[in-house]
Amino acid sequence: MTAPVPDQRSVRRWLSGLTRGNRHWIQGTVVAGTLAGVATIVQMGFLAKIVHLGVVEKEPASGLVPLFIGLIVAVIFRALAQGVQTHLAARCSEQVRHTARNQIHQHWRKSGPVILGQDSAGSLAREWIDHVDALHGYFARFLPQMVLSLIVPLLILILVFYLDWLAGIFLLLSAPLIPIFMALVGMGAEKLNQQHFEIISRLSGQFLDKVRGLTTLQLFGQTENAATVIQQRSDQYRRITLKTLRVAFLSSAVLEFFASVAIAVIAIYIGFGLLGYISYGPSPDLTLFSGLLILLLAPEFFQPLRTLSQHYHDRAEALGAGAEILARLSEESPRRPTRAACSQNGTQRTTNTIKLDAVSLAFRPEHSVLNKVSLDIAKGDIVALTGPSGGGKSTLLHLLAGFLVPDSGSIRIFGNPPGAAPFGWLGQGRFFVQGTWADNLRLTSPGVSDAVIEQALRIVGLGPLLDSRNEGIYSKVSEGGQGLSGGQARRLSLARIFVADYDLILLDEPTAGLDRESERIVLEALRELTRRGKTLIYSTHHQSLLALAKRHLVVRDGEVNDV
Ligand SMILES: Nc1ncnc2c1ncn2[C@@H]1O[C@H](COP(=O)(O)OP(=O)(O)OP(=O)(O)O)[C@@H](O)[C@H]1O
Repeated sequence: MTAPVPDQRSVRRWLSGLTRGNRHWIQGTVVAGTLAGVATIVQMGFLAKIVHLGVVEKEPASGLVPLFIGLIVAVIFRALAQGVQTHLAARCSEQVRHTARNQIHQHWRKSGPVILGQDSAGSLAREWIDHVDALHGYFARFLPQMVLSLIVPLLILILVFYLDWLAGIFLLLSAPLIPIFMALVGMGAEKLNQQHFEIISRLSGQFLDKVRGLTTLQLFGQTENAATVIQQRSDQYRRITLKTLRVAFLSSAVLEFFASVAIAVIAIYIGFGLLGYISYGPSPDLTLFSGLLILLLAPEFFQPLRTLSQHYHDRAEALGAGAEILARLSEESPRRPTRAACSQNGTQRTTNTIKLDAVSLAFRPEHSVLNKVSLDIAKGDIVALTGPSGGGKSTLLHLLAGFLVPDSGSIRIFGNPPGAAPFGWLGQGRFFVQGTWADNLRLTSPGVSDAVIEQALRIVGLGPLLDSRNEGIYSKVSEGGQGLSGGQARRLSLARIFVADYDLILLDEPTAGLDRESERIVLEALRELTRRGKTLIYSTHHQSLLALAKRHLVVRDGEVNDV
């Protein structure tokens, strides 16, 4: 991750933004939670009344029936309200995570594959899945609970004051201590959680990279070293996890201690009050009903605060994950035009030229890869980019694709900004998803028929292989292209271009690393594209591909010149 980790205030602002967008879900959760709280109070009221009437007033069982019915109704109502509360909280969290994933998705789209390629796949996957999921507890539990831990205790406090103001004062005095201690402990938890997310991101990235490079590591005898590094990182992760847990347990212990002391004090007061040992204030008026109700309500008074403390780590977790997500979202990314934006603005125009006007790009200030390059490429042209390794061929292709934006100058692809209209792309790396050949071709052209897929596979010379496989176009291919030779994998990627049928096709070293036979087949496939009138721009060092091109451009020392 290249952007610095944002400060806590920015993270809180970002979380508030997400809250604002889903306020109605949170409000619904709070209303349901308040109703559950009221049902609890009513339930305790019925219980105290039943005991009072049964024990003190010696009321016959038949006289208690309406109270028992009331008690059962209150219990059922409470359960229903809690069910609704859980449901609304889950919906809220779902919406928030959907919004956060949308923001990340938009950012990834804007960044493009070149910039995104600087981060490991493991880190990106964690960002998308775990960091966003870490927001769940904050929105589903902590936020509603924060409001509920004010409302419900307040309702109980009012009732206790009405029943016995002295007991009310005991509760009132003990309540504020809890949030104060929790806040103190929570401050430490936030920092720890942030470190926790940083470490797990790094660990995931390194682990995935090491697994991917296992063969290379083995060949160079470096597996031991790699294992040691992973072990060290895992140990670091273990230590930070235990530290986080320690803080979480500490906050719970603090809360439990104060709650228990406060309840014990009230119990002693009520016990002595009922026995007639206290003659001060409202104590002589205590009845079994009021005393028992206060005793039953005392734990319920602390319960919302206890629940809040249990969820306090949700907040710390969300702040930690939020900081990582926000760091990603604040990364500068090239302002690449989206297709939708271009067509909505009505700016989609058509010309017959690809035009570069004084285009410059430097990855490092002291070294321009392209320096004020101006160039016209006509529609239907076949252009080979040559030049020394590191000359800037791939960079030029990335600019034409819109994966990178120039530092200065402008690029127009048939009248539109790069990336505004779809194009065919074959990069140096291959990209497959776990599935069938057809899945991989439908990835870039959803909805194409089996016949079109089969035809494309035959054009790229995969016909004999297709015939030899029982499953045909539904033969399996793994993420790494296992089950196919290097040449076959490259041709399978090339088949996407035939299925998609776009006017502009950009290829980065399409025959690199291929044997003669595969090279011949790819060349033949490209020739077929030229016959169809496509505009082909490709980088190559291979003579046969150079021979296919109508135009040769040498990319060297920041310049692009015709040969
Ligand atoms: N993402 C990047 N960040 C920093 N520097 C980069 C990046 N991509 C390319 N470069 C640098 O830009 C220069 C041009 O690289 P580019 O990949 O375009 O060369 P090329 O002509 O395609 O080379 P080759 O023929 O070896 O593929 C190189 O010096 C390279 O190190």
